Amino acid sequence: MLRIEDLRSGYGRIEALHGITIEVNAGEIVTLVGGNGAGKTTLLKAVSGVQPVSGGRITFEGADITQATPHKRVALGISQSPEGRQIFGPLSVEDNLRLGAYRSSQGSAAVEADLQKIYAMFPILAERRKNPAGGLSGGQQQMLAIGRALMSRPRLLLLDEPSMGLAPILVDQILETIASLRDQGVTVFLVEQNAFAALSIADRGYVIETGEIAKEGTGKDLIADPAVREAYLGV
Ligand SMILES: Nc1ncnc2c1ncn2[C@@H]1O[C@H](COP(=O)(O)OP(=O)(O)OP(=O)(O)O)[C@@H](O)[C@H]1O
Repeated sequence: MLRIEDLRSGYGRIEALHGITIEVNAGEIVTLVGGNGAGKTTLLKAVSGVQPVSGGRITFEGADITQATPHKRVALGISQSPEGRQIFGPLSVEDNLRLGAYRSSQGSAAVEADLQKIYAMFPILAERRKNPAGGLSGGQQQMLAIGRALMSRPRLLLLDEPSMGLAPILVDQILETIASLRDQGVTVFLVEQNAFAALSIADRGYVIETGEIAKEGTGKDLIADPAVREAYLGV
């Protein structure tokens, strides 16, 4: 579904990704783990089109999207829930969700139906739908960020650190939600510092170290790998 080949990207003259090659197949959860500053966010942003690339290629369902605008990628079926959630605090919960469908070519009845699906998935968002999103707890804001991304009906969902800053019980809930999205047919490319939990729900995973892919394998294999365990799983 998504193929990233020899991708290079950076900031000014500093290269952050030194030739990344990754594949995400339809129906998979693929997890990318790595330390601080390894290049995870840069890679996800390159896939959603908000980070320029200096070399290599990104294809989505066979189409070359390396130079496509972010809104074109959304229209093709890619959506990102960004690091730090980036919700619009003064806007209501519902308006944040509606913004996810801002580029949608669906009619308003379809947007309403999608809203109801998100509310069924995250009932607390329905309860708070008229409230300013900035008043939600961290976990609720994360649900909102995922819900907003789902409002564009993505076939590929990019999630950057969805468990960041959440209590362990909420981390489990968010990861369960991600697994259920996969079961509903959404393909997921997941970036996480919370490596054990994220690899546990992954079909496959990659380890990124200073802008290069150091390892790849099934989620199970990576969890069992002694070097991965020592560096990322704290065991
Ligand atoms: N806006 C920026 N300007 C300059 N350098 C940047 C910028 N954003 C990231 N970098 C650098 O690019 C490299 C990769 O950063 P990136 O944020 O992609 O890593 P990451 O793996 O997502 O890290 P973290 O887990 O801390 O979010 C790092 O060396 C970082 O310092």
